[in-house]
Amino acid sequence: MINKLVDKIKQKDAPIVVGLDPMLDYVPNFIKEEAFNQFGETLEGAGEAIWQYNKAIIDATHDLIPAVKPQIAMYEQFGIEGIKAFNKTVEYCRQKDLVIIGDIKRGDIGSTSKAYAVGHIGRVQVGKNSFCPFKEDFVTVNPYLGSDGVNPFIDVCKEEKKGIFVLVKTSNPSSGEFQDRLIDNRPLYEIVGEKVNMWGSECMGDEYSYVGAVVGATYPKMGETLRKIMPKAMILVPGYGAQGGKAEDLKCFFNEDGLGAIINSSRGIICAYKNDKYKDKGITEMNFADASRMAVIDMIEDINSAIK
Ligand SMILES: O=c1ccn([C@@H]2O[C@H](COP(=O)(O)O)[C@@H](O)[C@H]2O)c(=O)[nH]1
Repeated sequence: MINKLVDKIKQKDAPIVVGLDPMLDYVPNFIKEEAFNQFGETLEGAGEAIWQYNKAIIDATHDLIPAVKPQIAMYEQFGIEGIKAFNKTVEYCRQKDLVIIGDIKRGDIGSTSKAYAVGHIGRVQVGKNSFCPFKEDFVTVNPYLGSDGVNPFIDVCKEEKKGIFVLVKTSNPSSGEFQDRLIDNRPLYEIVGEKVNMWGSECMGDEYSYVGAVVGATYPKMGETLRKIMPKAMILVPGYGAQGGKAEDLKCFFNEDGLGAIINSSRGIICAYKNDKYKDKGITEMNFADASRMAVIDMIEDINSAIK
């Protein structure tokens, strides 16, 4: 799957991923009204609204992008109905041949991690039958329970040729509280980066490893160091746009070959219709998905002009 991701980034000349993080507040009123007319103001209605919202955004952007990153929390908040919307979204993105990065941030003790791994990127056995319940291509993994928590994901990656992105240095303001703590004079995120490099060396694709890393766009200096520590890891970079990360700070996340990083934007794309820049170009709630397409085109141009 890492080979497919690298190929698609090259083909589309777009080292970006669209984050499908559908809060109900972001969904245009006309979509909510339709869903609520059908199912009432219920969890089912919310699930239908976020699914229709996602579908329109995917239809408007899929030809431009290599990958999507649905954030499972936005779906889980609506319980089973939200999870159904998550599954429909994943299935639809598969039909569009997009690479799917499930932002699930899981990680637990061994047997529990194994259950997460088989459910999301592997197969679960039921009697004589095996099923792929969630069908993502990659998932995000929290490594702070140690190798016991990560290894089950790596085992499934090897079996299924899927991938993971391990949280190394996250984009949020308080990420330094623990991740920057010095251990033997080195920040913890560097030690985790070394581990990612080691785990990744056991499962290489053609150019990059099946084990990637998450490093926030909001910490470019740390990104530069981590790029060197993990030369073969694809870095998933959240924090561009809504969190303040700028294209001009992103070059250091890439390798000399112009590859090695994929930049995420969620609100910047899915809420583009609320942005005055696009309202001035004739965007209203009714054609919100056209604004997402415009925002994707602008993001690709912004990033490529900064890194090339
Ligand atoms: O360090 C991290 C890890 C994950 N995220 C996730 O990425 C998106 C960012 O959304 P924006 O709207 O583009 O800010 C969201 O799903 C986060 O949970 C992150 O931001 N930082």
